[in-house]
Amino acid sequence: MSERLLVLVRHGQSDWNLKNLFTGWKDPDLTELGVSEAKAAGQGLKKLGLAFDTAFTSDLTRAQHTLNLILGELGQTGLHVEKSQALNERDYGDLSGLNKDDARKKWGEDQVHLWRRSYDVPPPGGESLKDTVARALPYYNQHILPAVLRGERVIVAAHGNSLRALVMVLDGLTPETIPSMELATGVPLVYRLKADSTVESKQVLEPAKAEA
Ligand SMILES: O=C(O)[C@H](O)COP(=O)(O)O
Repeated sequence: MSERLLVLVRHGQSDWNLKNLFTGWKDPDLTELGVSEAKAAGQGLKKLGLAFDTAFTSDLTRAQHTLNLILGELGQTGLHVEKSQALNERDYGDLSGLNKDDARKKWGEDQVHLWRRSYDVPPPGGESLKDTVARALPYYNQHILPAVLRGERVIVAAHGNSLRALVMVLDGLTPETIPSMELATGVPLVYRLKADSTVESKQVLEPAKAEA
């Protein structure tokens, strides 16, 4: 029986995460901590005895770098990787590059929280989570899910909000319950799906210290 394995992992800490800047489609790389988070994710997956047949990531460096580091830990650097803009972070529009605390001072906690975590309030000039679902979910349905259902073991390295879009659907969250759903950097979510594409099991892989 196929195990229908789907691992979702948010990239490790990026330079702009460290600086507390809205990032969206901007393209900073990982920090040193981000690199060690990604390696620890790979080591955690290896400890579980997992390996992959297919990998997906976004068009952005921090997600691609995270995936490469994970595959390196697994001894799978030659794996074919599908890259798509559909898995990019939510576009933060005019907020991109602004400091999140400065934004709270300027527009207030509540407004900034709505932009960051509501389902359908887009930041100025950017995408709401609903908009992100509208481009990430078709990609999931057309490319990622068919691979999982064919029996390929699949890993997806992407972003806080593009993965929240997928987790919303997998976990059956609603516009009311999605705002409290947070994804930590470099923490893999290990799903096993049923043949009807619903979730059989979900394991959040606790962070472990990377070995040198
Ligand atoms: O794009 C960003 O700034 C982050 O990757 C996600 O930001 P958020 O947690 O503020 O949505």
